Amino acid sequence: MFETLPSGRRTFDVFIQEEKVVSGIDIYAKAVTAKKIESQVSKRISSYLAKYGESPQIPEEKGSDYARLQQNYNSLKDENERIKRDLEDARKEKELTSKECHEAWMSLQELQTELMRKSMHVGSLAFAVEGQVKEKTRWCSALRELNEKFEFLKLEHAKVSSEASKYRNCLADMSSITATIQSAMNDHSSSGKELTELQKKFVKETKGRKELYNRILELKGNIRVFCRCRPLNQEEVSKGDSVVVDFEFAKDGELVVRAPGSQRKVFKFDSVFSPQADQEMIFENTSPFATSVLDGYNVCIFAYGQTGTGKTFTMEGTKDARGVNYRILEELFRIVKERQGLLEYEISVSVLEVYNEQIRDLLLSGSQPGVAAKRLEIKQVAGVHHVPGLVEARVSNMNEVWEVLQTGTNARAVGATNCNEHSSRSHCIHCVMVKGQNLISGECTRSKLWLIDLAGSERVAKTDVQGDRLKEAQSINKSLSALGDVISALATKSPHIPFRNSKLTHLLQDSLGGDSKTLMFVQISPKENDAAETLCSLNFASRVRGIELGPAKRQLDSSEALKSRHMLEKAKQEIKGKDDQIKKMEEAANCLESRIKSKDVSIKHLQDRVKELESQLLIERKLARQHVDTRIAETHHQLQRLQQQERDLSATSNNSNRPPLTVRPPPPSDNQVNVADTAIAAALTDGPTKSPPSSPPPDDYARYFPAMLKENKPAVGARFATSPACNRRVSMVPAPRRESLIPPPAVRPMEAPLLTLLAGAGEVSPPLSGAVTGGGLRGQARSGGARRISSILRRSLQKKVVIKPPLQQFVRRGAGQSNREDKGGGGVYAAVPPWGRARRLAEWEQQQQRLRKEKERQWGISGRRRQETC
Ligand SMILES: Nc1ncnc2c1ncn2[C@@H]1O[C@H](COP(=O)(O)OP(=O)(O)OP(=O)(O)O)[C@@H](O)[C@H]1O
Repeated sequence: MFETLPSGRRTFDVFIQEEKVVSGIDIYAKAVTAKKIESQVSKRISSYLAKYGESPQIPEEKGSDYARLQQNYNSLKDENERIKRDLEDARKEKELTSKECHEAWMSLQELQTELMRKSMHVGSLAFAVEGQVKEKTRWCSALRELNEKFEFLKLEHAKVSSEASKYRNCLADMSSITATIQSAMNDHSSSGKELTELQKKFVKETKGRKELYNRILELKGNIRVFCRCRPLNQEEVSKGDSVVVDFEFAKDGELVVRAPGSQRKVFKFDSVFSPQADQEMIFENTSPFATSVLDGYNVCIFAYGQTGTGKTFTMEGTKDARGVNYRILEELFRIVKERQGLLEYEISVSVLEVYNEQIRDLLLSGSQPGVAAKRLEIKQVAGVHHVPGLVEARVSNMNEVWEVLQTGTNARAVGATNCNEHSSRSHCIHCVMVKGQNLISGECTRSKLWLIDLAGSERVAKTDVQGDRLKEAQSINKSLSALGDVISALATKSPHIPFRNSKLTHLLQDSLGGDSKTLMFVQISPKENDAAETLCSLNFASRVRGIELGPAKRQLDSSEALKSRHMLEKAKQEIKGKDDQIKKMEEAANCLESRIKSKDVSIKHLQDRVKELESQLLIERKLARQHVDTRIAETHHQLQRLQQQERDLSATSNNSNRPPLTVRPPPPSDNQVNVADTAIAAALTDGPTKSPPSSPPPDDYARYFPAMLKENKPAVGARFATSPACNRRVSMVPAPRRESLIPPPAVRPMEAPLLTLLAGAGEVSPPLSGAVTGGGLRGQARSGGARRISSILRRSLQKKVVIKPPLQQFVRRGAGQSNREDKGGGGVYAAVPPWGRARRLAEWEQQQQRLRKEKERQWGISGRRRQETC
C-alpha cells in the first residue's frame, strides 16, 4: 500500500525485502550519486593541485587552456557547491525518512509478532476444538457411566442413611436405655438370674451399636480424606493474587482446580472445606473418631500439605479457634462422662516430634527446640510399635490437657521461611493412650489416638532456604517422600511396604498398616502461584483415599481381660458361697418363724385359760364375800348374845340393889382371839357347814378383822385404820390379802406351755410347780411364786393385753409384702437382703430377751412390793 507523504515523496507503509527496508529510495540514490560526484570532483581538484600547485605559472600558449580549465574548474566548483547543498538537503531528508522508516519497521515488527501469535492461536484453537470434540465424546460416555454409578450410589446412600438414622435413634435411646437398665438392675438386684440376663442383653446391645457404627465408618472407607483450603492472606489479597480452586461442588466433596497452562482438574474427597469453613465445621466431621477410640480402635489423624497451607492451624489452632487436637480430647472427656458407671477410662498424652530424622520428647522437662535431647527409638513389642521412655502425662480434665498441649507446642522446632513466618520444621505427633474397662462385662481395651501435624512439603528453590533450614527441608522432604512410597505400596497392595525407610512411617506403621481408622487432612493454598504444589498434594491425597486397608481391629487388652476373668470367677464363687449362706439363714428364719407361730398358739391358749380362771375367780370371790357377810352377821349376833348373857349373869350375881354399870367389854384374851380367828379361818376355808366362832363386839372389828374390813369395806377400813388399834399388830393367823378370801380353787394341772413360759421367765419355784402339778394351792398359796403368777394373770386380764410377739407381726407383714420396700410402704424386713434378714432376727431376739428381762425385773419388783405390803 502506497501513501503520499506531505513532503511530496512517496514511501511504503509496509515493505519488506530480505530484512532490508527500502523507503524513500530515490533520496537515498541521489545522496549516493552526490557523494560520488563530490568525491570525484575533490579527487580531480586534488590531482590538479598536486600537478600544478596552488598558484601555478601558466605559460601564455597555455593561457587559453588555463582559462578553459579555470572555467571548468569554476563550473565544477559551482557544481560541487550545488551538489553539496543538494547533498545536505538529501541527508536531512534521509534522516527524516530513516526515522520514519524505523518507526514503520517497529510497527511492522509488532504487527508481525501479533500476526504470528494470532496464527498460532488459531492453530491451537483448531487443535483444541478437535481435542474438545474428542473430549466431549469421552465425557459423554463417562457421564453415562457416572449416571449409572450415581444411581447405584444413591441406593447405597439411602441404605446407609437408613442405617445411620437407626444408629442415631439408638444413640438417642442409649442414655434412656442405660437409665432403664440401671433402674431395672436396682429393682432386680436380689434376683441374680435376671441380673445376668440383663447384663447379657446389655452387652449384646452395646456390641450391636458398635458394629453398626463401625459399618457406617467402614462404608465410608478406612482412610478418609478431608480437603481444606486456607483463605488468601492480606498480603496476597493486596497483591491481587488470583484463586485457582473452585468450591462450587464442595458440598458433594468435589473440588475443581483451574491451573493456567493445564486442564481443569476435578478431585473428589470425603469432605471438602472451603476457606470459609471454621474450626467447628471441621471438627463436626471428625468427632466420630473420638467414639471409635473409646470403643477400643486405634485412630490416626494427620494433616498433610504444602508449607504455609494451615496444617498447624487445623491441628493445633489458636486460643480463640481451637484445633482438632484440643477438640477431640474434649470430646473424649465428654463421652467418658456420659459412659460413667458403665465404663471406666484412663487417658494419658505424649507429645513428640521427628526433627531431622530424630525423635524428641516434647514433654521432657528442659526440652528446648534444637537442643540435643535423649535419643528415643521405636520398638516393637507384641506386634505394637511404641517409643519406650516417652513421657506419658495422665490427664483427667481439659485444663490438664491444655497444659500438656501448650508444653508440647512451646517446645516444638519452628522457623521462618519465605512461605511461612512460623514454619514447622518437624513432624509434631500427639499420642493419646486410652485404657478402657467395661464394668459390666469386665472387658478391657487399650487404644491409641495419633494426632500428627506433618511438616510442610516445600520446594527448596521456592522457599530459598539455606544452612540449617535447608538441612531441615531436606529431611522433611525425605520423610514425606518415604510416606509417599508407603502410600504407593499400600495402594498397589505391594507385598513389601517400606515402613522403616523413615522414622515417621515407622511410627505410623500401626496406623497405616490396617489395624486402625485413619483420617487425612490435605491442606491446600488457593493461590495461582501455588497451583503446581496444590495439584501435587491433591494427587497424593487421591492416592491415599484409594487405599483399602480392610476393617479396623479392636485393641483388646488380653492381660486385663484375663485378670478380670479371674476376678469374675472369684466373684462368682463368692456369690455362690453367699447364696448358700443366705439359704441357710432363710431356713433358720423359717424354723424360727414356725417356732414363734407355735409359741403364739400356746400363748393364745394360755390367755384363754387365764380369762376363764379370772371369771371363775370373780364369781368365787363374790360368793366368798356373801358368805363372809353372813358369817360376820352371825358372829355379831353371837357376840350380842354373849354380851347379853354376860350382862344377865352379872345381874344375877351382883344383886338387884347395885345400880347397873356401863359394861365395857373386856379385851378378849389371847385365847379368845385365837378361837375367833380360828373360827373365821375355818369358816373361810371349810365353808359355812362348820360352826362359826363367837362374834366380837363391833368396836373390836378393826382389832379382830383389820384385813377383812379393809378389803371388803373400804370406808369402814379407813375408819378403823385411823384408830390406834389399827396400828397394832394383831396376832391372827397371817392371811394373805386376797388369797384369804378365795376358796381353794379346784386347780387343774397346768398346761405344759404355761409351765414352759413360766420356767422361761424363771419364776416357777419348785413348790409352785409341785402345787400346780399335784396337790393344790392350799399349802403353798403364800409362796412368792404363786403370788406372782396370780398377779401376772390378774394384771394381764385387767389391762386386756394381748401379748403378740413382735416377730410374728414382723414376719407376717414381711411375707405378704416382699416387694414393698421401694414403694415406701412397710415390709422393711422383706426389703432387707437375706443376710440382712438374719441380722434382723438376731437383733429381734436380743430385743425380746431385753424386754423379757425388764418385765421380769418389774414383776420381781412388784412381787416384792406386794410381799412387803402384805
Ligand atoms: N483456614 C484458615 N483460616 C485462617 N487462617 C489460616 C487458615 N489456614 C491457615 N491460616 C493461616 O496461615 C498461616 C500459616 O498456617 P500454618 O502455620 O498453620 O501452616 P502450615 O501448613 O502448618 O505451615 P508449615 O508447614 O510451614 O508449618 C497462619 O498464619 C495461619 O493462621
